[in-house]
Amino acid sequence: MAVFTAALGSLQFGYSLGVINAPQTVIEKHYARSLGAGQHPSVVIYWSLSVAIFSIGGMLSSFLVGVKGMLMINVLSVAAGLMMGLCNMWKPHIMVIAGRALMGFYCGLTSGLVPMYIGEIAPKAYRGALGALHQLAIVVGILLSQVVGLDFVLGNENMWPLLLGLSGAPAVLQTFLLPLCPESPRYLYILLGKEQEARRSLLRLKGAYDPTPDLEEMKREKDEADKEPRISILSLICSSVYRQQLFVALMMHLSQQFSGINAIFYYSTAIFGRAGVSQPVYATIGVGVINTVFTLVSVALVDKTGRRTLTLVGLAGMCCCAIAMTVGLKFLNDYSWMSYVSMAAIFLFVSFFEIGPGPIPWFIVAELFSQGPRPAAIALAGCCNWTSNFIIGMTFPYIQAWLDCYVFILFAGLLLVFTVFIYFRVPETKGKSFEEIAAVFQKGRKVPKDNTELQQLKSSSEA
Ligand SMILES: OC[C@H]1O[C@](O)(CO)[C@@H](O)[C@@H]1O
Repeated sequence: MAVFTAALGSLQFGYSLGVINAPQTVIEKHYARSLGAGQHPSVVIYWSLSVAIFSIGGMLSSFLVGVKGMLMINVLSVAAGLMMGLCNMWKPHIMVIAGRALMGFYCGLTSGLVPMYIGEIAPKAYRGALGALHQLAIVVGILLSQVVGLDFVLGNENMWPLLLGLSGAPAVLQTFLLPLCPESPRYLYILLGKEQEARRSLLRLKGAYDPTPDLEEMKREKDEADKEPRISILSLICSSVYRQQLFVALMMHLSQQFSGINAIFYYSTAIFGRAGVSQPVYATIGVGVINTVFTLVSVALVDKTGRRTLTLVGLAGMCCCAIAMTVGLKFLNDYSWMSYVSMAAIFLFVSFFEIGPGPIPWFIVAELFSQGPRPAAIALAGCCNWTSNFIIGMTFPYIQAWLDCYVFILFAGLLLVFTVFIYFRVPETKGKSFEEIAAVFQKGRKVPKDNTELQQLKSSSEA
């Protein structure tokens, strides 16, 4: 129940990502009416802002992960939902832009807090499966928004404010459920030093069992953490102690976004249209379904097959699909069956994405770092994800105009680079304790005898 409750935050993230696509024409018309005739150029600007401001909110807030908890931030989501739902009470374009900005801000925080909380409460053997539920909730949110965004459901003249406003609804449910969920035992013990409360929390999470081994492991981590208290973002960037882990974490997130997945998501309807599909909206919903099914496959496999293998298979598979998509687009006019090649390549591209490169980056960052630097690492990785997502969203139409049918060759090249990087630099974290994972990275690194750098980190974060 704790994981379900937390993942309600991720559901809103996915819903907000997807909801803005279907009702574009209807909302643009509405903006034009409320702005008055003759103001059409500003409609385009207000529309682009309504889409993009969401990522800007996320980029800003991802730095603040750890400052406030999941319960407190729900107020942002409810306020954002109300602003969008009631946008006709004042200037709709301003209300929608403000609501999307606030919702982006909320989602930037959830995209860090949810994997962090799940990673901390999950038993070692299920950490991957439970961690992947964050992505599962995102993709269910996207699918839901695609379905309710159809014009005969809510994506029409009268109902679109409700369509946007509903994005805040899960926050209301989460507000009622969160007080029933146990606090993270690691947070209670390692950061707050409350051993008894941590024990109670473990018992609530795992039922009647002997929590001593878990508490002992946490005690060892606490002893380490006392040497390396909560580390600020700046000291994490400057520190050589965590450089390797940080590099891996950022590359995992870059590979997720620069794989080109959102080029498919944001522009799939147009891409399908170009590939000759007569009802592109339904093909887009088909992508949403495949997306959800393969995230479920990842949930089932990730603790057996491992993070490294699934990420490698996923990225390499996406690379091949990007090449197939290029071939499909290039020869579309010569052979009509090439439209099927493009379609199949898009569906497979998304499937490969969701078995590894989609879900894994979110929770692997929590696995790669111990309690001290974890919030700062999650903040940096989240910001990297949101920023690269924003860059792709803004630049893809221009890159497409420039490279035409060769646009996916660019992503194939990037995917190859990421596959090679992960092959050489990312260790398997499946089934390992946080202590064991840290040890993998410390191996081969020269640790100064007097631990000077850790002492410096400690004093800088205390300051
Ligand atoms: O399912 C696809 C979606 O997943 C994300 O990568 C988040 O993990 C989004 O950026 C993308 O739209």
